[in-house]
Amino acid sequence: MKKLLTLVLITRPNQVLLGMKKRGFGQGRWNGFGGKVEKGETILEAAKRELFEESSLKSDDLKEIGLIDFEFVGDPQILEVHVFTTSKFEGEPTESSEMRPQWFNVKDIPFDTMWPDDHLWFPLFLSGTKFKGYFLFEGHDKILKQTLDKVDSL
Ligand SMILES: CN1CCN(c2cc(NC3CC3)nc(N)n2)CC1
Repeated sequence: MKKLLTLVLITRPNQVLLGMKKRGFGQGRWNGFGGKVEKGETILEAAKRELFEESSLKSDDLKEIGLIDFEFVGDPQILEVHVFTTSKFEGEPTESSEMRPQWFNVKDIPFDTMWPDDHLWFPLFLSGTKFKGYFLFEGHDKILKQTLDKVDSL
């Protein structure tokens, strides 16, 4: 059983916009913006919606750059995360109930307070390389198995 989720990474020259997750899944970690895909919406529509809900930013230019499957030992639910990015957006990053946004220089990305998979695939996202990944987690901090491949199309 797969659960469809989205992740949006907003960039500007030499910087990435991350949000500190204030509650729920991933609380206490910096991440891009995203959430569940609801019935009746496309994955892209869900990505745009969650971006606006969590950061107040709008973009019609989201490009899918990654597809990651996450599995957790003992849990049959696989998370299928569709990763999008853009440097074309409108609005000012604004704190929401879910996220506290902050710009980070690419050389100072706070991987120590992000999901453990991020430092493995961020370099691909930052270099504009499309990728497919699989990570088997034990709990929320330990990666037991992983695959990460560059792809021409998702
Ligand atoms: C709303 N979604 C939740 C999942 N998510 C994840 C997950 C993730 N690792 C998985 C072990 C949890 N790593 C990043 N960077 N994002 C994107 C946003």
